[in-house]
Amino acid sequence: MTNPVYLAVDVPQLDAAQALANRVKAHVGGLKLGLEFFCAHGHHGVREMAQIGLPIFLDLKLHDIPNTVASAMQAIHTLEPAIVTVHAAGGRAMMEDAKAAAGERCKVVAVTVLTSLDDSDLDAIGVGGSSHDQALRLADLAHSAGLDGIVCSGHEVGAVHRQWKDGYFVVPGLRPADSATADQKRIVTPRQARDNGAGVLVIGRPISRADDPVAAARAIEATL
Ligand SMILES: O=C(O)c1cc(=O)[nH]c(=O)n1[C@@H]1O[C@H](COP(=O)(O)O)[C@@H](O)[C@H]1O
Repeated sequence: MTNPVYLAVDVPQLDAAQALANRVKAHVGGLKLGLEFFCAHGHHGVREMAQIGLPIFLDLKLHDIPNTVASAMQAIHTLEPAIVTVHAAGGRAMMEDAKAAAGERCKVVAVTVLTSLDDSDLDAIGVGGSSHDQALRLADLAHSAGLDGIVCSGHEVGAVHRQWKDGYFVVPGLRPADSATADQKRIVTPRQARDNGAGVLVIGRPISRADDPVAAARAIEATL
C-alpha cells in the first residue's frame, strides 16, 4: 500500500524544511508545500524540495476570477506538482478553467470548508446551514466542474465518498489521539479519515512539532 500521508511542510526556512522532509521521508508518501513556503521560496524552493524524491502537493488554494486562476495554473506547469488546490467557493467556471490549465498528470482538488471552521464560523460569513451540508454542496460542484477531487474534513469524507465513488479525497485536520488541536476545529484521527475514504492524509504539526518527528511519523504510519 502506498503511504497516504503527505507531510505539511509549514516551515519558513528552506534548510529547515529540507532537513525535516529528509528525516521523515521514509515514513510519509509525499510533501505538501503551502502558501507560507511558496511565498518565501517560490519555484526555486519547490524544485529543491522535489529533489528529495517524493511527490509534491502544491497547496496554493487558488481563489480568483477564472482567467487569473488559469494563468496561475499555467505558471506552475513546469514544477510538475502531483496535486494542486483551488477553493471550490471560486465557483464552477473557475474550477473548470483551473482543471483545463493544469498539467495532464496534475490532480486538481477543491477545498470545500476549511477544517479550521465550524458551523458558527460559517454563520458569521453568511453561510447558513451546517459545515457538513456546505462541504457536500461544494463537493458536488467540484465534481460537476470536472475536478479530480476535494479537500474536506474527516467528518464529511464518508458522505462525499458515497456520492462520488471515484473521487480523490484529501483530508487535513488530522490529530492522533494525544495531539494538540491548535487552530483546527473539525478533526479526526488519521485512521478514522482513512477508514472513511480519504485517499490523502495531510499531517503537519503532529509530526513537525513533535519532539521526535521520525517517531511521530512512524507511530502514525503504524495506525494505518
Ligand atoms: O488544503 C489544505 O491542505 C488544508 C485545508 C483545510 O481545510 N485545512 C487544513 O489544515 N489544510 C492544510 O493542512 C495542513 C494542516 O496542518 P496541521 O494542522 O499542522 O496538521 C496545513 O498546511 C493547512 O494549510
